[in-house]
Amino acid sequence: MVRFIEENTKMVEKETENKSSTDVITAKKKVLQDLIINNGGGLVNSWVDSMRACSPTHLKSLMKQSSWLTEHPSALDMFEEILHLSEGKQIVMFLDYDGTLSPIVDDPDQAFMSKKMRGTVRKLANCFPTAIVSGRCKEKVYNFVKLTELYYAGSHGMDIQGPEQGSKYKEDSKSILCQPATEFLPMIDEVYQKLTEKTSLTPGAKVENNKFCVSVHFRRVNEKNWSDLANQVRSVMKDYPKLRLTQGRKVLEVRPIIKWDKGKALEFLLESLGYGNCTDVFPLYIGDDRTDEDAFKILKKRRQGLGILVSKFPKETNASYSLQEPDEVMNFLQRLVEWKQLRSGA
Ligand SMILES: O=P(O)(O)OC[C@H]1O[C@H](O[C@H]2O[C@H](CO)[C@@H](O)[C@H](O)[C@H]2O)[C@H](O)[C@@H](O)[C@@H]1O
Repeated sequence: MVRFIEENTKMVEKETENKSSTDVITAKKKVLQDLIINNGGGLVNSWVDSMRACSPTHLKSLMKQSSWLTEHPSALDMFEEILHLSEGKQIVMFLDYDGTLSPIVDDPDQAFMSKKMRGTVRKLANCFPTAIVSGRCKEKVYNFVKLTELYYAGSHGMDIQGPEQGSKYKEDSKSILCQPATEFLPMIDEVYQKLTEKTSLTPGAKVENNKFCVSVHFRRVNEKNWSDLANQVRSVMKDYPKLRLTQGRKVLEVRPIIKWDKGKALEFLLESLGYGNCTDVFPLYIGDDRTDEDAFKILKKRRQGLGILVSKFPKETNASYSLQEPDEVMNFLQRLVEWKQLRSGA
């Protein structure tokens, strides 16, 4: 029990890293209270509650769509303003995959992007340096996207690679490679096996190996079994203090405790492209998930470019603008391409 409390306190410290000390103390107290009262059950409940709280039904009632849209207007409606903000700067595109380029579906293996979206992303990469930043492993996301001219940052940015066919924006782009969590590979494989075994009797549960991280899917599990599934995850995780959990859309993601996320991946890619200390760069990051918030935060901190959240419902976010669904993302990207082609007289 003592070890479990220590591990979860560490987890809270990680989760609240950039928050004020009062926030950290309050979060620690809450976990400790939950653990004492429920012998760990509180932590599980808070994951499950948080997952429920992110469901569209709950979100709808939480905030008024109209006031949210005032704070995070549609990137399509504000297209001219966005172009104005990027004036004289090099646009660099960062795109999340699931829920951004492909619609959310029940089976993660069937999350295909449309041919039209692929065509649009291809044209986009011809106009601006473009990277896909995903929680999935790089190989899997490449198999969906199938474009050799892109930068790929898989496993939440823990596996970054430059374009296979080289890039017109950077001569030695093929040599761009970053894998800050290689030492965790054996541990991730082991935890993947254990989670698969542990969850095998929960109908609908699916464990996905994303190379440097593992996803436990709740989407096809009956909501009344969510706590059981979260408990199974907790019982495996308690033996791995060097791993932590984050939460996505009906998914718990297991990953190394290293200080690396989609925000760090964005910074790494900007640096690799030669825009590290540059003021005339305009990174545009489009994503739908909690893990994309790390990238939105970095953009805010750098006061550079902007984040666009893909969501039909009001959500707490560090993004400046919004788009409702992948179809709107495609329209936005298409307009960027047309604008760029017009400017360069192509
Ligand atoms: O960073 P992302 O590219 O958004 O990856 C986050 C997770 O995406 C995938 O799961 C999500 O999409 C699935 C297919 O639409 C859906 O079934 C699931 O409920 C969503 O959470 C992917 O399968 C996960 O491994 C990623 O962690």
